[in-house]
Amino acid sequence: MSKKAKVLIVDDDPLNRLVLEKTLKGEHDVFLVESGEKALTFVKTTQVDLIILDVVMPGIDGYEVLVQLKENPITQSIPIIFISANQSHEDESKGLELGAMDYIIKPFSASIVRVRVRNQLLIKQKNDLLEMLASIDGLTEIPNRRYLDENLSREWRRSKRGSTPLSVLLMDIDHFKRYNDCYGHRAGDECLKKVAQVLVAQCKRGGDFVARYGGEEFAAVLPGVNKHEAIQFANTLRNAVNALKIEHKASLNAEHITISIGVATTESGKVYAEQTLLEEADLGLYAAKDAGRNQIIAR
Ligand SMILES: Nc1nc2c(ncn2[C@@H]2O[C@H](COP(=O)(O)OP(=O)(O)OP(=O)(O)O)[C@@H](O)[C@H]2O)c(=O)[nH]1
Repeated sequence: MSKKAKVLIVDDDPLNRLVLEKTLKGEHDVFLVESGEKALTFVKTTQVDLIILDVVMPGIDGYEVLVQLKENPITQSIPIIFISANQSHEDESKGLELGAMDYIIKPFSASIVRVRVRNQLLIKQKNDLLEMLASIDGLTEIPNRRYLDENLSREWRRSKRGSTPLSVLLMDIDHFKRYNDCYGHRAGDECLKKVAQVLVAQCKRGGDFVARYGGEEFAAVLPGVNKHEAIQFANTLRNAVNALKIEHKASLNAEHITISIGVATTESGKVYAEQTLLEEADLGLYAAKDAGRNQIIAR
């Protein structure tokens, strides 16, 4: 059975709140707040799927709430339906131009509100699915480079704001060209899938993730992890790949598939720009290759 959607109703009029709640609560989980300020606080702690937002309220009005929600990457994709007694076309078009998905005029019909909410939730579900598919690598079914870039950027900003460490690992399968040449491209694909899955399986801490960086390269992003801990985790990943014991008789450094890892950490004392962090991990990776492969080198 699918989970109920969470709908937040923001209206300063208690009667409107009550009627909207009654209209929607059979189908959705409904939350009520009476001001724009409370709505902005609410969405910081609760993930909602849709907001019904009154336009005219004391304190910050609905338009301003919408602008603030759109500025925040965490809340910008929540669909917003304005609900207002303002009937002018100017008000309606202002709301829609600011990014609201729909505009309902008071007094409203309960059945129309129900259908409009349902429609917006369906669109949101489809958008979320598309977003997810666009972030997954087709071969290995783990996050792709696009996902990596977006999330690394967000984590880097978070780390800078909070002065917390952030580590990045770049990993590359050793002598993979020789593997393809020896076992064929299809076996190479299977090998990539197995390595990807075992790397992802090691990420047990919320916030950590592994993505396919391209070709036979993978990256791990570890928020809040210092250099020492990042090296330990890199060792866990290297050991996990070794433990797969995927035969690689053409390898020049082992009898099975191995990976080399470059580690870079931005932390107090050694703060890297976003792009430099990846470049440093890449330098570590090349040093690990030079040092004989199946190694970890931290910058
Ligand atoms: N099967 C398969 N091979 C891929 C894929 N993407 C990249 N490769 C192969 O990965 C190989 C990477 O080779 P190189 O960059 O020369 O490096 P390497 O052989 O791994 O050697 P070192 O990195 O120096 O240890 C190339 O032969 C690519 O064709 C893929 O999706 N599937």
